[in-house]
Amino acid sequence: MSDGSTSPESTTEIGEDPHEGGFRAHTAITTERGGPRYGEFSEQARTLMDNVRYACPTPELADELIADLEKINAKLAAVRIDEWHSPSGTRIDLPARGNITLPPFEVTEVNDDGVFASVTFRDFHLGGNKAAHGGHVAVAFDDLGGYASAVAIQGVSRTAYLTVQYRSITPLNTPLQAHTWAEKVDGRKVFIKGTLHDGDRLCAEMDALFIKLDPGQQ
Ligand SMILES: CCCCC/C=C\C/C=C\C/C=C\C/C=C\CCCC(=O)SCCNC(=O)CCNC(=O)[C@H](O)C(C)(C)COP(=O)(O)OP(=O)(O)OC[C@H]1O[C@@H](n2cnc3c(N)ncnc32)[C@H](O)[C@@H]1OP(=O)(O)O
Repeated sequence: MSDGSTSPESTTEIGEDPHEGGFRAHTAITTERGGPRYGEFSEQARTLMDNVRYACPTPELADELIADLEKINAKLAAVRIDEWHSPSGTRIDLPARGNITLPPFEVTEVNDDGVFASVTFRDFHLGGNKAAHGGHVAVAFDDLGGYASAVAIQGVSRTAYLTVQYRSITPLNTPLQAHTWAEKVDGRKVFIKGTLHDGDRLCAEMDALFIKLDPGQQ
């Protein structure tokens, strides 16, 4: 029986746009990859995760669901491509650039004060007692911090450290206000700060260092 998965080796590589290093110097920005309904597709995937998090299927239903998911995974495995060309992560018109592994956020403003976004943690981001898992809060800060770093240096950087102070409970299914900004740029070092608020209430703060990648750096 197939497990419906595929190894990275079986992912189709598209041999154009060679890149240097671990990240590309220019992040692709697209609004069309995956088609006009890619956003709805991503949302269905998130809803699947939400439901799986709370579902308690009967053994019979689990049998049925496994068969259904095997079919879906086989369809998806057939259209896997390399990371640089997949819609996920590059669809700037969609929440979290169409990347379902990130807590969905919508960037509301980018200006000299940094990046402002609305982030909504979902049921599948549950840590406990209706609150978001701290690791997911850090994921949101990492991505939005990386965004603020990219804006500050107009280039690609990688996280060297990231510290989160959890100040109060981060609720699920509530639009929260995230703000990330570059406090200081010192050579290749980009010092990033961030806050996450539920209205007036501070949920978490971030302190991070991003390092600008040298040309060709992995
Ligand atoms: C174009 C405009 C914007 C448009 C935006 C449009 C769309 C948005 C597109 C993209 C952006 C959006 C989002 C970003 C997306 C994702 C963000 C997530 C990023 C990640 O999720 S990324 C994965 C996790 N991350 C790693 O996987 C890193 C593993 N690691 C390494 O790859 C190396 O470790 C590295 C490269 C970090 C450094 O290595 P290296 O060899 O290049 O540099 P080196 O070690 O020499 O350090 C240089 C100076 O930094 C100091 N330094 C270094 N590390 C330090 C530490 N920890 N603490 C204190 N100081 C430190 C040194 O002390 C020295 O300081 P000094 O120069 O003063 O001596």
